[in-house]
Amino acid sequence: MTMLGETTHDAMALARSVGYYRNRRLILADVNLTIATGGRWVLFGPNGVGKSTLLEMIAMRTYPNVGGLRVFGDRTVAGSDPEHRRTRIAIVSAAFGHNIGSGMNPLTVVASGIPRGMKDSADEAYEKAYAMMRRLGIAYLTGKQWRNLSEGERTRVMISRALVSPADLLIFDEPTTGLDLGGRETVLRELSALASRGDERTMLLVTHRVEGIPAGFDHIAMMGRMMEHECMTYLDTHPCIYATLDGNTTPGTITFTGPLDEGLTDERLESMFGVPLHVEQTGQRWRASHRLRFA
Ligand SMILES: Nc1ncnc2c1ncn2[C@@H]1O[C@H](COP(=O)(O)OP(=O)(O)OP(=O)(O)O)[C@@H](O)[C@H]1O
Repeated sequence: MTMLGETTHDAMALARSVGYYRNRRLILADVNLTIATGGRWVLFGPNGVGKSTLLEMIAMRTYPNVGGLRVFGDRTVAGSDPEHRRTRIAIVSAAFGHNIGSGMNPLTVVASGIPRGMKDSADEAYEKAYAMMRRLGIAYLTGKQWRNLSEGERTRVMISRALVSPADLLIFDEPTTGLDLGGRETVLRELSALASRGDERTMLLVTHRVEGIPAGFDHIAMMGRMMEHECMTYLDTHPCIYATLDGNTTPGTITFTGPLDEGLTDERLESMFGVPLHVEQTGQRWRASHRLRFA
């Protein structure tokens, strides 16, 4: 099967010239991205550039206004994506956590990651859920109420839920935000172990900090702001969008895709964040700091 000249049979997600506006604001423009099935990808970029919006599209919670997006080989279509396609995607995000009932037992939250049709018995689902919680060091949360959990505990419950699920695509949206040092390292170690073992599931992690990239994630899609003249050219070819807007000619777009170590350079980070930065890899982890300039 081909779409706009690309083979799609091995692409988990394929975006071509995707544009998206909301409330008369252009948020994304000319987004092109191919994520191969089984890949370990980082979606990286500064605050507000549109990372979560793009994730929501890949997860079929929102849809492009222009361009095309295929997920699992099929074009996403507003209002008609069957639920079974969405259940092939597990999301770990603060927004997802807000949908969880405040009185829920974390063990039930984790067990709910196993779809009804796949449960041999409720007991078995709870056993699997408990085993995963033990692995992530949160078995002690069993029997508590969701409302009483800290941010870090909630994140680890959601990761456990994603890991017990049979989803083909695991999406981690800023999974270490709000975690203390111990919590962050536990989550990164778990994600790294997951990424490094021969799991065929596709993993996509969103972050705006290089320190939040777990070992084992080896490809990066970098997002930045489109230059005004590029945006005008894009709008010229999409007059239908132009008519709906009242400003913002610097929407987010994909600026680089490829291997992590090719993407993370001082120059790219500097142009992305607007300050002189030095990025380095120590062992399998990344670190960035301000590059001091002396006269
Ligand atoms: N309902 C809305 N109406 C208009 N603009 C919106 C709306 N929701 C989000 N936006 C804007 O869309 C842009 C992209 O937001 P998004 O949350 O996708 O960015 P992000 O890269 O994930 O940011 P962060 O790293 O801070 O989480 C932001 O400028 C945001 O203000």
